[in-house]
Amino acid sequence: MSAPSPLKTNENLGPDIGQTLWQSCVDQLAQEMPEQQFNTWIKPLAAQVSDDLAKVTIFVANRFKLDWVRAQYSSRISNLLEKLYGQAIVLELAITPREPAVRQTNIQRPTEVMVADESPPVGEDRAPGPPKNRLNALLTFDSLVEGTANRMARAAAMHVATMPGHLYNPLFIYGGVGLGKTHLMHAVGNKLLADKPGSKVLYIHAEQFVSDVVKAYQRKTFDEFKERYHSLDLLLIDDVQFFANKDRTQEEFFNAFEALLAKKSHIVMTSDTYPKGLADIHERLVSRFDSGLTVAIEPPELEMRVAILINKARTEGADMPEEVAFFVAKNVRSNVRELEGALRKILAYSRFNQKEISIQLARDALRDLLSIQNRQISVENIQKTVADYYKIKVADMYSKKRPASIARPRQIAMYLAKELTQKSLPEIGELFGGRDHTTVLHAVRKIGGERQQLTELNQQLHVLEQTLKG
Ligand SMILES: Nc1ncnc2c1ncn2[C@@H]1O[C@H](COP(=O)(O)OP(=O)(O)OP(=O)(O)O)[C@@H](O)[C@H]1O
Repeated sequence: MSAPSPLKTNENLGPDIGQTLWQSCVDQLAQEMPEQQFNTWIKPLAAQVSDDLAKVTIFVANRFKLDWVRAQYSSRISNLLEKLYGQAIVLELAITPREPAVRQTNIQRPTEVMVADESPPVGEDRAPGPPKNRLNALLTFDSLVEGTANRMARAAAMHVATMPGHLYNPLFIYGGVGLGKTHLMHAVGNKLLADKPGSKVLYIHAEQFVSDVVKAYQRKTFDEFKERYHSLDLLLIDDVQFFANKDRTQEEFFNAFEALLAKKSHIVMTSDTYPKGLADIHERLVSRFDSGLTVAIEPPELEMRVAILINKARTEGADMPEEVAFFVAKNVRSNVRELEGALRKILAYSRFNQKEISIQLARDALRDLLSIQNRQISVENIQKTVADYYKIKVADMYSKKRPASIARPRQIAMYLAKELTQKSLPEIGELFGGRDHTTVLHAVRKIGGERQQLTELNQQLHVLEQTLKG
């Protein structure tokens, strides 16, 4: 058996080739996955690679995480590693040993050692002191730029932070990735704590809530679980779409929800879609989600993007001229996270080359990004490509005609618009002749479902996607 190279975390990359390739795999996943998912599940992983690169063992903190990583990510990781290593590999998952493996050599590690998970559930610290509220102190109302895209959501959130337990309970905030939903939630928590320091506040990602339910179930500690959640003044729960298909979690969340509302505690939730658009969540929960105030955060408009860039640059101690901010904002349109990424590149480029920030410098720093941006897919392009492919008129995309020969390509185009652009369901409906967002949602679900079953449809969609991506 070949000797394993030492165990390292992702943040501590060693010089050996196995670890370098593992790091490439992690970097690739960082590009492909939503940041929060990546940070929760992939970033903490450590890997051990045999010298012949034939076997990779990934270490995961506990049993629950191991099951989750195996179910959700192992085949993706193993495919990626095979591509990178250029050969078949055996991927194993194991629970991180208690003794730091870095100090061991030639460890003969039994895979998936059954070690009871001893990580404390949320809010339950090992060290004495106040329980963690998991708030990021930097995400405040002050650091959140206001614009048309988030005005309603911000006003509602401010109201909740000022007078929790009154209006807008629950507050349900939805929108696409990287638009500031999480930021707004933290802002509510931070403001409440600043105004009333004794308040019991908890920010939690929905996946962590799922994990807490599983722990309570395994350890038979539901009383503690209830005590912890039901006693909060403010519960901030992020990405509730992750509750899909998790019946026990949904039941526990329903109980927590009822208990908190009964004692006038406030609940703020975020999701990637509005309550009725959530898939595989019990109806009674969906109707409760919608029973307070539901607000959308839209992609930021140009002026807001400019203001965000200038503000963020200032926070980093740099001065970004307005004309440069306009140039970047015009070219990076999808979400604030991408805007932040672009800014980081520009600042690094400027420091590295010791040059002032100018349009030319921004153009150079963002060369790759701008060339991708130029190939961005628009709904109009999708409509035209799909109409050509199925030999119907582009005008039929907006018409009210219902024969299947027209309605089906139209549904396919709606599906692709949702998959390949950042547009919301209502925006897509509008671009398809002012149709209701429920019509778009129906098309998205129908085509998405049929794609899994019908090889021919899947093939056609594949061709269309390739054509559109260029
Ligand atoms: N209006 C804004 N002003 C300043 N910064 C913003 C604004 N909107 C978003 N951001 C910043 O953009 C980044 C992404 O925002 P955030 O994580 O809140 O997005 P999100 O909507 O929760 O996305 P996801 O669904 O992917 O988690 C964060 O660093 C956040 O601080």
